[in-house]
Amino acid sequence: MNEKSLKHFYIPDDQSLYLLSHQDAKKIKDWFALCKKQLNKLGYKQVELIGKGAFGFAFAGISGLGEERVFKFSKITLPQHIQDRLEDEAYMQGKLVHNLIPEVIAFQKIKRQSILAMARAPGVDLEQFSLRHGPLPIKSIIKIIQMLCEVLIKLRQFKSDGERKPIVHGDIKPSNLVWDATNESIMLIDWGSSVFAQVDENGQYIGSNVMDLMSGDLQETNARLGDVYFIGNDQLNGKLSSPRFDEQGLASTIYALASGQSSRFGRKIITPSSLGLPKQLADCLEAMMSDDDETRRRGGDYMFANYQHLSRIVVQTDNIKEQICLLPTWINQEIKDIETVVYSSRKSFLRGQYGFDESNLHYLDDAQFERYYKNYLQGMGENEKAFISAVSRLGKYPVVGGLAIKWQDNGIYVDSSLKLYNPELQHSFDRSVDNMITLARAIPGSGVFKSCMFNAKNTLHVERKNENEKFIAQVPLSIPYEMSKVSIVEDESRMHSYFEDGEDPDELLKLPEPILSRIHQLNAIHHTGCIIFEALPTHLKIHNYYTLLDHSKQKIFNSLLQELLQFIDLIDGLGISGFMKLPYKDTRFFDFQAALPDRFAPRNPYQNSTNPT
Ligand SMILES: Nc1ncnc2c1ncn2[C@@H]1O[C@H](COP(=O)(O)OP(=O)(O)OP(=O)(O)O)[C@@H](O)[C@H]1O
Repeated sequence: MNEKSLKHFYIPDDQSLYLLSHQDAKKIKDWFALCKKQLNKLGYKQVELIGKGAFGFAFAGISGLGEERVFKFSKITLPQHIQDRLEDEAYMQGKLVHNLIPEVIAFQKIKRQSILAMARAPGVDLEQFSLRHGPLPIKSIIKIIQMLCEVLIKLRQFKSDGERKPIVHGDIKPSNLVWDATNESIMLIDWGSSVFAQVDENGQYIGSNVMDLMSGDLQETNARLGDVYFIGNDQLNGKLSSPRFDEQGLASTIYALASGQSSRFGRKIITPSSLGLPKQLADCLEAMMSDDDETRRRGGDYMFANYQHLSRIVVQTDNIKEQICLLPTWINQEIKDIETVVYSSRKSFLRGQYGFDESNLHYLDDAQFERYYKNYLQGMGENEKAFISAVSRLGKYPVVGGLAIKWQDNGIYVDSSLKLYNPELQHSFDRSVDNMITLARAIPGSGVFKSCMFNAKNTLHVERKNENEKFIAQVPLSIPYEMSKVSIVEDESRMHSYFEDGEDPDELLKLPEPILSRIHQLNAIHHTGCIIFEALPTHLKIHNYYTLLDHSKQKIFNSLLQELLQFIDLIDGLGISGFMKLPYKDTRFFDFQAALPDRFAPRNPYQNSTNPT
């Protein structure tokens, strides 16, 4: 890993608009306004932004006739050939007429801007739904499987000019399934990775004549990357495109939804067999996500042969267990609109011994790969990726706080402070915290991982023209802080320090002495919080969150916080430097555990009770 990539070590998965430079944020806001204006001009009402992905943004609006529409705009900052993909997407989606696929209304190019208009799928996407509700009940899981299998069969049977031409969606994942909870129905969206399959589910070249077979086209994959958190290894490793790719997407999606996770990586720790699913279904998912090619194929075949019978499984108890969260979580009774961003440090030990997988390189030109690369997942094993993905999921809730995990010989020691600003999300949030701990317990070795969750809306920004200039604030800056409900005088023995684990070897920015000395002085005052300085060539961001616990020290606390801002012009060099202080030490210990034990839904739910019939 070279120095350049280390400097960007902290890049969060999804740059919040609040973390962009003033100019970039303005550009995006102006562009949103322009899109809205254009859509209004075309007669669409109630235009709103509903989603953003790696390639662009999606707006919703209502036509003059009252039909709900979605408009996908490609990001004009992406290279032209990547933007052109929206046209391919419209072409593929337009070929499919099915009640579980939104109908394409039009594809338009206005100057460099491409727009795809389609019917709006009712409901919310399943990633959002999973964040609201946590692991889904078996009944919903079975519904989703059945509908997804139906769509995938339709794709396998697709014909053009009388010839079989199976289509691969290539990016099946929760956020690409819109769930209408009232009618318990899904729609499959985002056809940006779809292609005509090169081989069928049995590995036979598709309907090609001898000339096609001899041409180079069938030596090289036409597959697109899809989301690396969900696609199977064949797609990731550039095998010829096949309907089997979507079986992997199906299995990963179902697994993620049943476990309340945002990726497939944790499947060897939080196994499908541990989720309280009916055994038949759990076995099928285990097989579909197996490392062995033949087992995977058999699992997929079993799924397609049996999905219609799944609804016959009688489920009395559900898979969802109400349980106390493994870590203490604080719930703010009022909903507060905060935009959480997670910054993690000390990830190097998680990267451990795994080398960079060169086989991924043919996707270098892909926006999804960017995302993968920037998340620094490469070089990590599946379990470590699962853990990082679980920490990122915590940042999708309105939460502030911190997390320090130490792996030692006998198990893991966890200090945390997690405050959730929406009581309705508690169940889901608690299950995500549990998953994160379960995944951490399965990682061997010794090391430290730290993570800070802050509200990006409070980040302070200072800009400069170039790296040689000083950072000088153009407007008065101030670091905000909250006061705890009651004043708590500190207990020395439980005090957590900003300097607990020494300097972070992954952080490159050296802060000037006057700032460091203020942080040292703050450390002696009973409070919780974090401060992260992120120095970029033309932009300094100061991420922060603070809660003062010892109210008697308010005056000095406030002046230290504001004083340290006077020295930002002394900041020299680029990189990150962050400090986190938890309210106190309440270390939880968990021993190592390679995987969760098996847990299935009871086979015959009426076995031990009076038969209702
Ligand atoms: N037809 C639709 N009906 C309802 N919601 C939609 C529709 N199309 C897109 N969305 C919403 O917009 C979000 C982004 O759309 P989409 O996934 O197509 O974009 P993308 O840029 O390809 O995203 P990604 O990088 O996540 O694959 C979706 O997750 C969904 O919430």
